[in-house]
Amino acid sequence: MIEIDRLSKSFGMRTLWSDLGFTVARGDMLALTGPSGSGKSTLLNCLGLLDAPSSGAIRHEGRDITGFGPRAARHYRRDVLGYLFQNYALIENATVAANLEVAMKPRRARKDAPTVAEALERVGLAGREKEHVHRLSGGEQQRVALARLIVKQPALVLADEPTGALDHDNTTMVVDILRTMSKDGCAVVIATHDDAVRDRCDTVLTVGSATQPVPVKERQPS
Ligand SMILES: Nc1ncnc2c1ncn2[C@@H]1O[C@H](COP(=O)(O)OP(=O)(O)OP(=O)(O)O)[C@@H](O)[C@H]1O
Repeated sequence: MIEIDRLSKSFGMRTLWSDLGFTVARGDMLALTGPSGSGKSTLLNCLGLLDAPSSGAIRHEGRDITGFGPRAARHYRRDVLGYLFQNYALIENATVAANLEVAMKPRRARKDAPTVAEALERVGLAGREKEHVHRLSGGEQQRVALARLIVKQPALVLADEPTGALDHDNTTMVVDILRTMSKDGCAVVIATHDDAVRDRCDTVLTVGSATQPVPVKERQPS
C-alpha cells in the first residue's frame, strides 16, 4: 500500500498541487486526470522517487520513502515498482525475450513468478520471444512492456499515458491486463487523458484541483 500524506509540489513560485492525501492499496486502480501541465507526470515521478515533493510524505507499507537516499531509492524502484509509458520504453534493438529477462528477479527470488513464455501468452504474444522489438507494431510493443511487468510482479505500477498512442482494441487490452494485475495484488496508478481508461479505474484524482480521489462512479460529470 502507498500512502500520500499532505503532499505538495511547486516549481519556483508555481504550485502544481498541494495537500494531497490518499492511499492506494493493493487491488486498487487510481486514475490521475487533469489538463496538460497540471502535474500528473510530476506526481508519478514523485511516487517513483524520480522527483522529490516540496513537502509532505510518501509511505510504502508504512515506511516513509520520501527521505530515501540514492541507493535505497534504486532498490525501491527495482524491487517494488513497475513502469508503463506511452512510448513503451523498451530496448528496441533487443529481442522480446531479452526485454523481459532484464526485469526478472534473480532465480532464487522468483518462486512462482510467471516465466517469459507464460507472460507472453497472457498478453497474446505467445511464441514471439525471438522477434526484435523494433519490428513490432506499437500495440505489440506495449504488450511486451506489459509482459515485462507481469514477469517483474511489482507491488506498485506507475503508468504514464500508457494508452496514448494506441487504438481502441489495444487500449482495452492494456487496461484489462492492468486490471488483472491489480486483482492479483498490485496497486496501479495511471495518468490518463482517456475517459474510457479513467472509467475503468476505481477512483479518480483530478490533479491540480482536488486533494483526494473520488470513486469513479461518484464523479461529477465534466
Ligand atoms: N524540473 C522542472 N522544472 C520546472 N518546471 C517543471 C519541471 N518539471 C515539470 N515542470 C512543469 O510542471 C508542469 C507539470 O508538468 P507535468 O509533465 O507533470 O504535467 P502533466 O499533467 O503530466 O502534463 P501532460 O498531460 O501534458 O503530460 C509543466 O508546466 C512543466 O513544464
